[in-house]
Amino acid sequence: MRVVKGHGTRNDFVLVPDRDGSLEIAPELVVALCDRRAGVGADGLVRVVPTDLAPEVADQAGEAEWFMDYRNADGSVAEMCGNGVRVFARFLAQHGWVDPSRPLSVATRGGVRSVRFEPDGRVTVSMGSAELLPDPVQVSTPTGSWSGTGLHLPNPHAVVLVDDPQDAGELAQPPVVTPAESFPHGVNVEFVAVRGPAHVAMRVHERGVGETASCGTGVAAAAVVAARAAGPGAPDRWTVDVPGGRLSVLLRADGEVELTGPAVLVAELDVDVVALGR
Ligand SMILES: N[C@@H](CCC[C@H](N)C(=O)O)C(=O)O
Repeated sequence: MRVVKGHGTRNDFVLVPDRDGSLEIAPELVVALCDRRAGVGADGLVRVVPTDLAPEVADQAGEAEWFMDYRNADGSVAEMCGNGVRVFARFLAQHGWVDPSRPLSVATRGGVRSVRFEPDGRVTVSMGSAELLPDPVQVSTPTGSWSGTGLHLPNPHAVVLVDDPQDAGELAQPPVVTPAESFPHGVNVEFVAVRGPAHVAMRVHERGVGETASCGTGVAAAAVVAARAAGPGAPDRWTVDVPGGRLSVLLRADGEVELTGPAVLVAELDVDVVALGR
């Protein structure tokens, strides 16, 4: 199997090109490919497939020609991936499958997203609007417990404002988020500290993965919550530092959230699928 390795602020992905829509990717194969010792190693897998060959999104793809079929490292599917979709776009452009001088529509399980290539080499994706839960959620780790904000963007997120992201302690295990009914399909959890006006730092525990160096939908959720906490007149452009680098978020007046950052391809390799995981 020919695959490509890429990352966005070190949130890393195995991309599987599937131009003729012929690949069946079972959860076990995702787990084996994402394994960091016996596989290629990644936080998630992205299958690159034309929408007309993808029954999952065929009826909702609109004008999008390509489907970003995203899976977490544990084999579960997710609505969207803010870093993954930017790396996906980089793959399409670098392989000449799309024209980078034009905006690109990408189908995801969470809806169609618009991507554009910035003159400085970064990639921007329009993430949709945040849907906030009406009530606060409680987030606990072995080092503490905090009241947080629950939201969908469109993936589920619980965002906690802390003095320092290190306050969350070890994030190998998922933080406990209550009430559990708030997120029946699991949740990504962000620990966010204000670093200055329109500037925050964040750590994240990703649903289906563990602690990662970055999470695009989580970064966008962090900016939304930080801006709400800043109150009326809060800036619309936010800088979000993650362990893997720096991303920019624009909170548009119409509610749309835009995420901008690097998207890099680092390798193209042939995987011996039979040997995987041995
Ligand atoms: N890393 C992603 C989010 C991937 C999905 C997430 N783990 C979930 O299950 O919702 C991003 O960059 O947004």
